[in-house]
Amino acid sequence: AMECGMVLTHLKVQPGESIAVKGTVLPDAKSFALNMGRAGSDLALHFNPRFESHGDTRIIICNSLQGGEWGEEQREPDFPFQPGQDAKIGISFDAQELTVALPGEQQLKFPNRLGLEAIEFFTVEGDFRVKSIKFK
Ligand SMILES: CCCO[C@@H]1O[C@H](CO)[C@@H](O[C@@H]2O[C@H](CO)[C@H](O)[C@H](OCc3cn(Cc4ccccc4)nn3)[C@H]2O)[C@H](O)[C@H]1NC(C)=O
Repeated sequence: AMECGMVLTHLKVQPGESIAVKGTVLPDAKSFALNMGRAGSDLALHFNPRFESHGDTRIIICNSLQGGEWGEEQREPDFPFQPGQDAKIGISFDAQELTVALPGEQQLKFPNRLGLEAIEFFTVEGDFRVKSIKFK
């Protein structure tokens, strides 16, 4: 898809390190996505909260993209986002899984299907305005 947000490349985020994204969900948000992996067509995690999109309402879709092919979706109905609200999203990973720390102490896990050893590529797309990104 056309990149219409922030694109970070040439990162080298290691297992056990984290990426903390702070920003604001747009007031008329329909959907946003955080994508991370090796490149645009090689994503260990496409993290896609849908407020109202693709026939889904208030659900987080997670998936992987390998060689441009989507894997099996993981659908999380526990939806901690509100349009217009600030949100902090933390990402870390190890050989087994990626962990997404969400508002309200909620945590979401997704298998590391690619066997990703470093996050080199990170994008934010859609109805989320990034205010800060911290690498720890
Ligand atoms: C019921 C039979 C069809 O299943 C549907 O198949 C669709 C096409 O694969 C699924 O939608 C896709 O799900 C993928 C994750 O599994 C991605 O979310 C696909 O979107 C990629 C994408 C990113 N962007 C950039 C972007 C992202 C967010 C906001 C604004 C722009 N534009 N398109 C999105 O088109 C959609 O989630 C899936 N629905 C179900 C219920 O399985």
